[in-house]
Amino acid sequence: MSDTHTLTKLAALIHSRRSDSADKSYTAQLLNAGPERCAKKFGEEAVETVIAALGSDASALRAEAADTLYHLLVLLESRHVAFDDVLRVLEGRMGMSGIEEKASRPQSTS
Ligand SMILES: N=c1c2ncn([C@@H]3O[C@H](COP(=O)(O)OP(=O)(O)OP(=O)(O)O)[C@@H](O)[C@H]3O)c2ncn1[C@@H]1O[C@H](COP(=O)(O)O)[C@@H](O)[C@H]1O
Repeated sequence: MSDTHTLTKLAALIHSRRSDSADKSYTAQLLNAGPERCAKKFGEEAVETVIAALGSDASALRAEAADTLYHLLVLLESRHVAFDDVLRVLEGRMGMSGIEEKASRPQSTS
């Protein structure tokens, strides 16, 4: 069964692409282009996910969600933010050990 380990493995693979040739790797191409390019791709994939979510094709939504997760990991790598640290933020919010982020979380107005 797929779980968080899949994302952790993918984040490690993306990190390893930093030193690879952009000719051979799409990930290396994105990382070489920098955070602005990576953020633009993430935004495009997120919008495509929103569009798919409003349709009725579940397989299209699954595919767009996978693209969005990949591009989120590339964006984090482009800014040298470790995916493990993002997981710790989530764990902290679940009451598990991890980085305490409550102070920096936006307050809901609703
Ligand atoms: N999970 C992914 C993944 N998801 C989406 N994509 C690519 O993201 C791109 C986004 O789709 P688009 O339609 O926007 O593609 P595009 O128009 O060609 O892209 P741009 O020119 O706009 O950048 C496509 O080229 C997809 O192939 C991915 N590319 C790579 N991976 C993973 O990353 C690993 C390393 O990939 P490489 O660095 O290419 O070896 C692979 O083994 C995969 O596991």
